[in-house]
Parts: sequence; C-alpha cells; structure tokens
Amino acid sequence: MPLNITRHDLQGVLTVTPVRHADARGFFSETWNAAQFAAHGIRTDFVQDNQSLSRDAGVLRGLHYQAPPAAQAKLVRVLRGAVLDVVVDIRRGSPTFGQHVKVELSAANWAQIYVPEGFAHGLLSLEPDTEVLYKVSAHYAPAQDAGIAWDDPALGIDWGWPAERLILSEKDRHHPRLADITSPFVFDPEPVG
Ligand SMILES: Cc1cn([C@H]2C[C@H](O)[C@@H](COP(=O)(O)OP(=O)(O)O[C@H]3O[C@@H](C)C(=O)[C@@H](O)[C@H]3O)O2)c(=O)[nH]c1=O
Repeated sequence: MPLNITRHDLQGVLTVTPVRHADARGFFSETWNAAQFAAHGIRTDFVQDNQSLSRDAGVLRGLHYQAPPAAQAKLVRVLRGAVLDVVVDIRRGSPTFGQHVKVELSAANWAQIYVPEGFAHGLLSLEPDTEVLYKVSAHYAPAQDAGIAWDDPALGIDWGWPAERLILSEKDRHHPRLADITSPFVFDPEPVG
C-alpha cells in the first residue's frame, strides 16, 4: 500500500498518513514500514521508541533537539488525543533557517510527522490525556540534549494557546533564543537519505 506523503516547505520535513484498514473489529495500520520510506529516499535507522502522556491540554514540550553525534531524526504520531506539532529549521546557512512547519497530529487524523536531523521539535497537547509515540534515530544523550525557546519572537510561532495557560517543564522555561546559540547543524544542500 503506497504511503500518503505530503512534503513541506522545509527540506525533508514530511507528513505521512498511513492507511487504516477498517473492518467490523476496528482497524489495522502499518505505522512504520522501512521499505516504503526507502522508496521515498528516506533510510532512517530508528533505534528507540518514546512515548509521552500529557494529562492536560496545553502541555507544551519543546523546542528540543539533540546535537551531533547524537542528532535524531524523529517520526512522531498520536495514539490518543491531539497535538499541534512544530518543527523549526536550525541548520546554519539554510535558506529556511528559523522557519517552521506546524501540523496537527491526532488519533483521529492518523497523521505522522517526519523530522530530519537539523530541526528543533516541539508539541502542544490540544486535548487531555494526549499520548504521543515517536521513533528516534539516536539514543537519548543527556549531554547533547538541548532546546530553543518556544516563544522566541524571531521564530514567530503562533501556538494558538494563551501563554498564561501553557504547562511547561522547568527546563523548557529556560531555553535560549535561536539567535543566542551557534547551532550545531549546518545546511547540506544534498543530504543523504
Ligand atoms: C527524551 C528522553 C527523556 N528521558 C528522561 C529525562 C527526564 O527525566 C524525563 C523527561 O524528559 P524531557 O523533559 O526531556 O521529556 P520531553 O519534554 O517530553 O522531551 C521530548 O520532547 C519532544 C518535543 C521531543 O522532540 C523529544 O525528542 C523529547 O525531547 O525522561 C529519557 O530517559 N529518555 C529520553 O529519550
């Protein structure tokens, strides 16, 4: 079954919507198929699956990335509830540096987002008890774990949620602005994979 893929204006960022085979019992869906991704030129070796639960709507996680040598590509989907998913290009020299893509992922729309290396990632829960599951291409590396301020004015992300009602981790309250870091990622006009 071919993948339903939408390419975004940011190089390599994709929305992927797997087919759901519905029947009287419910549905069946291939949520990750390496051969089908390879057919689209994406050969990512995922090594870890992560799951998070956000109890309330308004939980904002982000904007996160891991620096090389632990840089991660991610394939993100929602098992329950809905999120606003945001991906920011932080590759120095990129023609779209600092620009973002915003996509709603939900258990209902079954959409996934593919986030390549070189992008910061964040999500906002839009419903209570939202569960997110995502594959990553490098193991967790606390020393390389880093972030950018979700409200960096230069990024201009409209989260569509009153700032005073957002629920953030302590860590996510203190990330620097993009202009205040030297991103560890450099734009490659001809990326492999
Ligand atoms: C990311 C991560 C965290 N942890 C631990 C560290 C900490 O004690 C606890 C919660 O970590 P965090 O606060 O970083 O979790 P969270 O804020 O959900 O972080 C995630 O946010 C989204 C937007 C992403 O893109 C992910 O890659 C990841 O950075 O889990 C791991 O053991 N393995 C992991 O891979």
